[in-house]
Formats: sequence, C-alpha cells, structure tokens
Amino acid sequence: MEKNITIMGIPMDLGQRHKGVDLGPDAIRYAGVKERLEMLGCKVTDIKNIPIGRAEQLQDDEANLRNLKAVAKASEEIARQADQIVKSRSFPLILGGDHSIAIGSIAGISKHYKNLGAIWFDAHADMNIPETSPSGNIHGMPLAASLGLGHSALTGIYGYAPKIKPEHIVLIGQRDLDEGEKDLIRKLGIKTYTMHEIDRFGMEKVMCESIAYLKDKTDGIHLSLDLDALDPQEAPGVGTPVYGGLSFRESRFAMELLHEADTVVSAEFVETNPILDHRNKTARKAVQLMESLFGKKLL
Ligand SMILES: NC(=[NH2+])NCCC[C@H](N)C(=O)O
Ligand SMILES: [Mn+2]
Ligand SMILES: [Mn+2]
Repeated sequence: MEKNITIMGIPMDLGQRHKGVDLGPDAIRYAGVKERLEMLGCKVTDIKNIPIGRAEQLQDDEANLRNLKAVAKASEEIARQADQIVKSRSFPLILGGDHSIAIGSIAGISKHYKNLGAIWFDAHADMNIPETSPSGNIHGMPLAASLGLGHSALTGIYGYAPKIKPEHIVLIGQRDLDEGEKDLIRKLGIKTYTMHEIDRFGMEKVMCESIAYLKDKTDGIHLSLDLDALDPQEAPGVGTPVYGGLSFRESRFAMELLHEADTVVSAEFVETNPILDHRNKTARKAVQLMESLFGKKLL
C-alpha cells in the first residue's frame, strides 16, 4: 500500500482511571511509527497531538459517566480532525489514548461513508451504557455510543446518530464481557469471535469470515484495535489487562490478512500505556502490527 497516511495522536486519559495512557501516542512515535511506515513506501504526515482538556473536578461525574463533559468536548474535536483527514484523501492513523477516542474518530470518519464497517479487536466489547457499566468509565462505552446507545452527549457527537449499524460490526478477541454487553450483543446479533471461536477455528478462518461478512455490505472498514486484545504477557502496557488473549503472532497474521483484503480505510490503535509497560514493548508491538497492516511482508 503506497498510501498517504496522516498520523494523529490523541493523549486522552479521561475515559478511565489510569494515569499514563495519555503518553501512548508519544510511546508509539518513540517506537518509530513514522520511519517504519515510510520504509514501506508510505507517505506519512504526523499532525501531532490533539489537545485534550482536563476534567472539571468532581462535579463532572454525571450519572455513572466519569468526565462526561470533558470527553464529549474532546470527542467533537477528534471528530472534526478525523473528518479533515478523510477529506484530504489521506488514511487516518489514530494513536490513543484510551478507547473513548473511538466515539470521536468514528463520528468524523463515518460521515464519509454510507455504510462504514468496523472490526473491533479487544478483550472487551466496549458496549456498555451508563445503566450497565460496572465502572462508569467511558472507554467501556464507545461502541455502544457509536451504535446510538447511551447518553445523548455521547451518541450525538458531531450532530448525527447512529454512526454505525450493528450488522456492520465484527468483534474479535473478547474474553471479558459484562452481562449487559452480552445481552446487547445477542439482542443486536453482532458478529462476535471471542477467544473461544479463535481457538476453535483459528485466526485465518475468523479473519476470512469477518472480511467476507463485511465486504459487500460496507463501503470501507474502520479498524479499532485495543492493545489489550493481545495477551498481557506480550503486551503488558495496558490499563485493563485480561489473560488468555491473542498472541502477537495471531495479531500480526490478522493484520496481514487485512492488508491483503485491502478494505481498511482508517485505523486506531488505543490503550497503550507506557507507564504500565516494560521497556515500551507494547508500543513496539503496536508499530509492528501497523507495519503488517500497511503491507510489510516477512519475506
Ligand atoms: N477500552 C477498554 N479497555 N475498555 C475496558 C472496559 C472494561 C469494562 N467492561 C468497563 O466497562 O468498565
Ligand atoms: Mn479493552
Ligand atoms: Mn477497548
């Protein structure tokens, strides 16, 4: 893919409680993202970090939605910037920041597609609404918000809702789902490959089915990759680690298959937290996955 890529960093940490995930974009830059993608022949522009406001102290915790106002405000700006990148005909490569950034990124990107698809690699489903969330953390809600479910301050970002349809989503790698999320996945019939299906069928079948499922009914696929999809033994720098996850080997293979399919139009790599990491290995894995997504071959 000799692509035009625009890197945008989002130092967002308001969607959860751990300090350090705001340093994720710079950890990924330090791991050489721009240089490595350029070595593949991509033209890469880095528009640096989008400023994220601070939480208005205390009063900001509305109805099981930590930092709601600040997250909503940041989401509008993220949407605006993502919109601009797509308009400029460049591929948005978005570096998080916690996963709440997906509310804004999908809002800005989906405007440009009639039927945007999404592949969501994650230990979690991020499909909570305030009524089902065990934590009040908005990073556990972005997919629900994109579906139009939850608080209107989140579902209405960028002036329209919903951003995406349930039949255009594939979840991959789940192993920690809250009860309300399980109900919602079943009710909406969302295509889901938990770790059980990955172990049973293998990553090749899972990816080929996912791509075939989305191919004809969508006009572009957004990749949302939470680094906690990987097993914490290999990617420990995340705030909500869950054992029994994807190996780096499986994850890289998945990226290689996505490259071959050539339908991904935008991507975000989220939840990298260098404070919780060992020698930046999680950010380095993220960059290796990006290389495979943009066409790096082993031979
Ligand atoms: N993007 C993430 N890492 N999300 C973790 C969410 C964890 C849990 N399901 C919650 O809603 O609080
Ligand atoms: Mn997760
Ligand atoms: Mn997530």
